[in-house]
Amino acid sequence: MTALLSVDDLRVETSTGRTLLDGVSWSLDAGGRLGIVGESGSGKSLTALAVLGLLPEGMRATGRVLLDGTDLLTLPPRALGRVRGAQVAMVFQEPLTALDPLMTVGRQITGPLRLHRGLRGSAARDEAARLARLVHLTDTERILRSYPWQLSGGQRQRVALAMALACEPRVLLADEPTTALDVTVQAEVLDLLDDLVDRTGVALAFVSHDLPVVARVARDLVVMRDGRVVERTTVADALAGGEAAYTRDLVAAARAVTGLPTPTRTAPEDAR
Ligand SMILES: Nc1ncnc2c1ncn2[C@@H]1O[C@H](COP(=O)(O)OP(=O)(O)OP(=O)(O)O)[C@@H](O)[C@H]1O
Repeated sequence: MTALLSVDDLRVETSTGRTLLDGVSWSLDAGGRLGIVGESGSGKSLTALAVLGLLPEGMRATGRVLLDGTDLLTLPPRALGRVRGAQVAMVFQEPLTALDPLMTVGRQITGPLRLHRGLRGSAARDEAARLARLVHLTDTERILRSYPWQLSGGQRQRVALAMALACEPRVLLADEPTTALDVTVQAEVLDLLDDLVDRTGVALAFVSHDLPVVARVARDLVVMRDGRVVERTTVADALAGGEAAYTRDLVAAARAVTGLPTPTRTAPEDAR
Protein backbone atom coordinates (compact mmCIF):
# COMPACT_ATOMS: atom_id res chain seq x y z
CA MET A 1 0.00 0.00 0.00
CA THR A 2 1.33 3.47 -0.82
CA ALA A 3 1.45 5.69 2.21
CA LEU A 4 -1.04 8.52 2.57
CA LEU A 5 1.47 10.67 4.45
CA SER A 6 5.17 9.98 4.45
CA VAL A 7 7.96 11.87 6.10
CA ASP A 8 11.22 11.18 4.35
CA ASP A 9 14.63 12.17 5.71
CA LEU A 10 13.21 15.24 7.44
CA ARG A 11 15.83 17.57 8.83
CA VAL A 12 15.16 20.77 10.74
CA GLU A 13 17.84 23.34 11.55
CA THR A 14 17.76 26.60 13.45
CA SER A 15 18.97 29.82 11.80
CA THR A 16 22.26 29.32 13.63
CA GLY A 17 22.70 25.89 12.04
CA ARG A 18 21.80 23.75 15.06
CA THR A 19 20.24 20.47 13.93
CA LEU A 20 17.00 19.75 15.79
CA LEU A 21 15.66 16.93 13.62
CA ASP A 22 18.01 14.63 11.80
CA GLY A 23 16.80 12.21 9.13
CA VAL A 24 13.33 11.58 10.51
CA SER A 25 11.36 9.13 8.34
CA TRP A 26 8.02 7.42 8.85
CA SER A 27 4.82 6.79 6.97
CA LEU A 28 1.13 6.66 7.71
CA ASP A 29 -1.31 4.65 5.61
CA ALA A 30 -4.92 5.64 4.94
CA GLY A 31 -6.87 4.68 8.05
CA GLY A 32 -3.60 4.02 9.91
CA ARG A 33 -2.82 4.78 13.52
CA LEU A 34 0.72 5.91 14.18
CA GLY A 35 2.07 6.80 17.62
CA ILE A 36 5.14 9.02 17.91
CA VAL A 37 6.70 8.63 21.32
CA GLY A 38 9.84 9.90 23.00
CA GLU A 39 10.99 11.87 25.99
CA SER A 40 10.69 15.64 26.27
CA GLY A 41 12.87 17.41 23.69
CA SER A 42 13.14 14.38 21.40
CA GLY A 43 11.62 16.29 18.48
CA LYS A 44 8.05 14.96 18.41
CA SER A 45 6.36 18.35 18.31
CA LEU A 46 8.81 19.80 15.78
CA THR A 47 8.08 16.83 13.52
CA ALA A 48 4.34 17.53 13.73
CA LEU A 49 4.86 21.26 13.15
CA ALA A 50 7.16 20.61 10.18
CA VAL A 51 4.52 18.37 8.60
CA LEU A 52 2.02 21.21 8.89
CA GLY A 53 4.46 23.89 7.71
CA LEU A 54 4.12 25.59 11.09
CA LEU A 55 7.74 25.63 12.27
CA PRO A 56 8.83 28.68 14.29
CA GLU A 57 10.36 31.57 12.32
CA GLY A 58 13.93 31.00 11.29
CA MET A 59 13.82 27.21 11.31
CA ARG A 60 14.48 25.47 8.02
CA ALA A 61 13.13 22.05 7.04
CA THR A 62 14.62 19.85 4.33
CA GLY A 63 13.69 16.37 3.14
CA ARG A 64 10.19 15.50 2.00
CA VAL A 65 6.74 15.45 3.53
CA LEU A 66 4.57 13.69 0.98
CA LEU A 67 0.78 13.80 1.22
CA ASP A 68 -0.53 11.54 -1.51
CA GLY A 69 2.63 12.23 -3.46
CA THR A 70 2.59 16.05 -3.07
CA ASP A 71 5.57 17.44 -1.19
CA LEU A 72 4.17 19.80 1.44
CA LEU A 73 7.64 21.24 2.13
CA THR A 74 7.77 22.79 -1.33
CA LEU A 75 4.13 23.89 -1.51
CA PRO A 76 3.52 27.66 -1.73
CA PRO A 77 2.00 29.10 1.50
CA ARG A 78 -1.51 29.52 0.09
CA ALA A 79 -1.69 25.97 -1.22
CA LEU A 80 -0.31 24.70 2.09
CA GLY A 81 -2.99 26.71 3.90
CA ARG A 82 -5.64 24.84 1.90
CA VAL A 83 -4.12 21.47 2.84
CA ARG A 84 -3.95 22.41 6.50
CA GLY A 85 -7.32 21.98 8.11
CA ALA A 86 -8.96 20.57 5.01
CA GLN A 87 -6.74 17.51 4.50
CA VAL A 88 -4.49 17.46 7.53
CA ALA A 89 -6.12 18.66 10.73
CA MET A 90 -4.56 19.02 14.13
CA VAL A 91 -5.34 19.06 17.83
CA PHE A 92 -2.90 20.25 20.45
CA GLN A 93 -2.36 19.81 24.18
CA GLU A 94 -4.18 22.96 25.18
CA PRO A 95 -7.44 23.35 23.25
CA LEU A 96 -7.74 26.98 24.35
CA THR A 97 -4.88 27.87 21.99
CA ALA A 98 -7.02 26.62 19.08
CA LEU A 99 -10.22 28.27 20.29
CA ASP A 100 -11.15 31.94 20.06
CA PRO A 101 -12.21 33.16 23.53
CA LEU A 102 -14.56 35.78 22.05
CA MET A 103 -16.56 33.47 19.79
CA THR A 104 -19.21 30.92 20.71
CA VAL A 105 -18.33 27.28 20.19
CA GLY A 106 -21.06 27.01 17.55
CA ARG A 107 -19.57 29.79 15.42
CA GLN A 108 -16.11 28.28 15.77
CA ILE A 109 -17.31 24.95 14.46
CA THR A 110 -19.33 26.52 11.63
CA GLY A 111 -16.30 28.68 10.61
CA PRO A 112 -14.38 25.85 8.89
CA LEU A 113 -17.66 24.44 7.54
CA ARG A 114 -18.28 27.74 5.77
CA LEU A 115 -14.70 28.19 4.63
CA HIS A 116 -13.87 24.69 3.43
CA ARG A 117 -17.24 23.06 2.72
CA GLY A 118 -19.31 26.08 1.69
CA LEU A 119 -22.08 25.31 4.20
CA ARG A 120 -24.28 28.27 5.25
CA GLY A 121 -27.15 29.00 7.63
CA SER A 122 -29.15 26.06 8.91
CA ALA A 123 -27.06 23.55 6.92
CA ALA A 124 -23.92 24.76 8.79
CA ARG A 125 -25.76 24.77 12.13
CA ASP A 126 -27.12 21.25 11.58
CA GLU A 127 -23.66 19.98 10.65
CA ALA A 128 -22.14 21.68 13.74
CA ALA A 129 -24.72 19.91 15.91
CA ARG A 130 -23.92 16.59 14.19
CA LEU A 131 -20.20 17.11 14.84
CA ALA A 132 -20.90 18.00 18.49
CA ARG A 133 -22.78 14.71 18.84
CA LEU A 134 -20.00 12.86 16.99
CA VAL A 135 -17.51 13.93 19.69
CA HIS A 136 -20.03 12.84 22.36
CA LEU A 137 -20.84 16.32 23.63
CA THR A 138 -24.14 16.12 25.45
CA ASP A 139 -26.49 19.07 25.78
CA THR A 140 -25.24 20.21 22.38
CA GLU A 141 -27.58 23.23 22.04
CA ARG A 142 -26.19 24.79 25.22
CA ILE A 143 -22.59 23.92 24.37
CA LEU A 144 -22.84 25.45 20.89
CA ARG A 145 -24.08 28.71 22.48
CA SER A 146 -21.27 28.71 25.08
CA TYR A 147 -17.88 30.42 25.01
CA PRO A 148 -14.78 28.21 25.45
CA TRP A 149 -14.12 29.46 28.98
CA GLN A 150 -17.57 28.25 30.06
CA LEU A 151 -16.61 24.63 29.27
CA SER A 152 -14.51 22.06 31.11
CA GLY A 153 -11.09 21.00 29.77
CA GLY A 154 -12.52 17.73 28.45
CA GLN A 155 -15.41 19.52 26.71
CA ARG A 156 -12.96 21.99 25.16
CA GLN A 157 -10.84 19.18 23.75
CA ARG A 158 -13.99 17.58 22.31
CA VAL A 159 -14.82 20.92 20.67
CA ALA A 160 -11.27 21.14 19.27
CA LEU A 161 -11.74 17.61 17.86
CA ALA A 162 -15.09 18.59 16.32
CA MET A 163 -13.40 21.59 14.66
CA ALA A 164 -10.54 19.41 13.45
CA LEU A 165 -12.97 16.91 11.92
CA ALA A 166 -15.27 19.57 10.46
CA CYS A 167 -13.55 19.45 7.07
CA GLU A 168 -13.44 15.67 6.95
CA PRO A 169 -9.62 15.61 6.92
CA ARG A 170 -7.70 12.57 5.74
CA VAL A 171 -5.08 12.91 8.48
CA LEU A 172 -5.50 13.97 12.10
CA LEU A 173 -2.31 15.06 13.85
CA ALA A 174 -2.76 15.06 17.61
CA ASP A 175 0.05 16.46 19.76
CA GLU A 176 -0.33 15.48 23.43
CA PRO A 177 -4.11 16.01 23.19
CA THR A 178 -4.83 14.49 26.59
CA THR A 179 -1.79 15.56 28.60
CA ALA A 180 -3.49 18.56 30.20
CA LEU A 181 -6.55 16.55 31.25
CA ASP A 182 -7.06 14.67 34.48
CA VAL A 183 -6.84 10.91 34.29
CA THR A 184 -10.54 10.05 34.00
CA VAL A 185 -11.18 12.68 31.34
CA GLN A 186 -7.98 11.62 29.58
CA ALA A 187 -9.33 8.06 29.30
CA GLU A 188 -12.65 9.34 27.94
CA VAL A 189 -10.98 11.49 25.29
CA LEU A 190 -8.70 8.57 24.28
CA ASP A 191 -11.75 6.30 23.91
CA LEU A 192 -13.39 9.01 21.85
CA LEU A 193 -10.35 9.35 19.57
CA ASP A 194 -10.27 5.59 19.12
CA ASP A 195 -13.95 5.62 18.18
CA LEU A 196 -13.57 8.63 15.82
CA VAL A 197 -10.75 6.95 13.92
CA ASP A 198 -12.90 3.84 13.50
CA ARG A 199 -16.00 5.74 12.47
CA THR A 200 -14.52 8.44 10.19
CA GLY A 201 -11.58 6.46 8.78
CA VAL A 202 -9.26 9.43 9.39
CA ALA A 203 -5.59 8.41 9.63
CA LEU A 204 -4.17 9.29 13.04
CA ALA A 205 -0.68 10.47 13.95
CA PHE A 206 -0.61 10.71 17.73
CA VAL A 207 2.31 12.41 19.49
CA SER A 208 2.93 11.84 23.19
CA HIS A 209 5.70 11.35 25.73
CA ASP A 210 3.42 8.86 27.45
CA LEU A 211 3.74 5.34 26.03
CA PRO A 212 0.68 3.86 27.78
CA VAL A 213 -1.42 6.69 26.33
CA VAL A 214 0.00 6.08 22.84
CA ALA A 215 -0.58 2.35 23.26
CA ARG A 216 -4.32 2.92 23.75
CA VAL A 217 -4.88 4.47 20.32
CA ALA A 218 -1.92 3.65 18.06
CA ARG A 219 -0.97 0.50 16.18
CA ASP A 220 2.33 1.50 14.60
CA LEU A 221 5.00 3.24 16.61
CA VAL A 222 7.88 5.60 15.97
CA VAL A 223 10.27 6.04 18.88
CA MET A 224 12.24 9.29 18.87
CA ARG A 225 15.25 10.50 20.82
CA ASP A 226 17.46 13.57 20.33
CA GLY A 227 15.82 14.54 17.05
CA ARG A 228 16.23 11.08 15.50
CA VAL A 229 14.05 8.05 15.00
CA VAL A 230 15.40 5.30 17.23
CA GLU A 231 13.00 2.60 16.11
CA ARG A 232 9.99 2.07 13.86
CA THR A 233 7.88 -0.79 15.13
CA THR A 234 4.36 -1.66 16.24
CA VAL A 235 2.94 -0.96 19.68
CA ALA A 236 2.47 -4.71 20.21
CA ASP A 237 6.08 -5.52 19.31
CA ALA A 238 7.41 -2.65 21.45
CA LEU A 239 5.43 -3.90 24.45
CA ALA A 240 6.73 -7.40 23.82
CA GLY A 241 10.30 -6.03 23.96
CA GLY A 242 11.45 -3.57 21.27
CA GLU A 243 14.62 -4.03 19.23
CA ALA A 244 16.27 -0.81 20.43
CA ALA A 245 17.56 -0.60 23.98
CA TYR A 246 15.96 2.83 24.32
CA THR A 247 12.52 1.44 23.38
CA ARG A 248 12.95 -1.30 25.96
CA ASP A 249 13.86 1.35 28.57
CA LEU A 250 10.73 3.36 27.70
CA VAL A 251 8.55 0.26 28.03
CA ALA A 252 10.17 -0.76 31.31
CA ALA A 253 9.74 2.75 32.72
CA ALA A 254 6.09 2.88 31.65
CA ARG A 255 5.46 -0.58 33.05
CA ALA A 256 7.00 0.36 36.39
CA VAL A 257 4.71 3.40 36.70
CA THR A 258 1.43 2.19 35.23
CA GLY A 259 1.54 -1.56 35.13
CA LEU A 260 1.37 -1.77 31.33
CA PRO A 261 0.25 -5.25 30.26
CA THR A 262 2.85 -7.68 28.95
CA PRO A 263 1.34 -8.95 25.70
CA THR A 264 2.85 -11.56 23.48
CA ARG A 265 3.82 -10.50 19.96
CA THR A 266 0.76 -10.23 17.73
CA ALA A 267 0.12 -9.49 14.10
CA PRO A 268 -0.26 -5.71 13.53
CA GLU A 269 -3.99 -6.11 12.73
CA ASP A 270 -4.54 -7.64 16.15
CA ALA A 271 -2.50 -5.03 17.96
CA ARG A 272 -5.44 -2.89 19.04
N1 LIG B 1 11.53 27.61 18.95
C1 LIG B 1 12.61 26.86 19.18
N2 LIG B 1 13.86 27.37 19.05
C2 LIG B 1 14.96 26.62 19.26
N3 LIG B 1 14.92 25.32 19.62
C3 LIG B 1 13.73 24.75 19.76
C4 LIG B 1 12.50 25.47 19.55
N4 LIG B 1 11.47 24.63 19.75
C5 LIG B 1 12.03 23.43 20.09
N5 LIG B 1 13.37 23.50 20.09
C6 LIG B 1 14.30 22.42 20.39
O1 LIG B 1 14.04 21.35 19.50
C7 LIG B 1 14.18 20.10 20.16
C8 LIG B 1 12.93 19.27 19.96
O2 LIG B 1 11.83 19.93 20.59
P1 LIG B 1 10.34 19.38 20.53
O3 LIG B 1 9.46 20.44 21.12
O4 LIG B 1 10.02 18.89 19.18
O5 LIG B 1 10.43 18.15 21.52
P2 LIG B 1 9.26 17.22 22.04
O6 LIG B 1 9.74 15.83 21.86
O7 LIG B 1 7.97 17.58 21.42
O8 LIG B 1 9.23 17.54 23.58
P3 LIG B 1 8.03 18.04 24.50
O9 LIG B 1 7.20 16.83 24.76
O10 LIG B 1 8.71 18.57 25.70
O11 LIG B 1 7.31 19.11 23.71
C9 LIG B 1 14.50 20.42 21.61
O12 LIG B 1 15.90 20.30 21.77
C10 LIG B 1 14.05 21.85 21.78
O13 LIG B 1 14.87 22.49 22.74
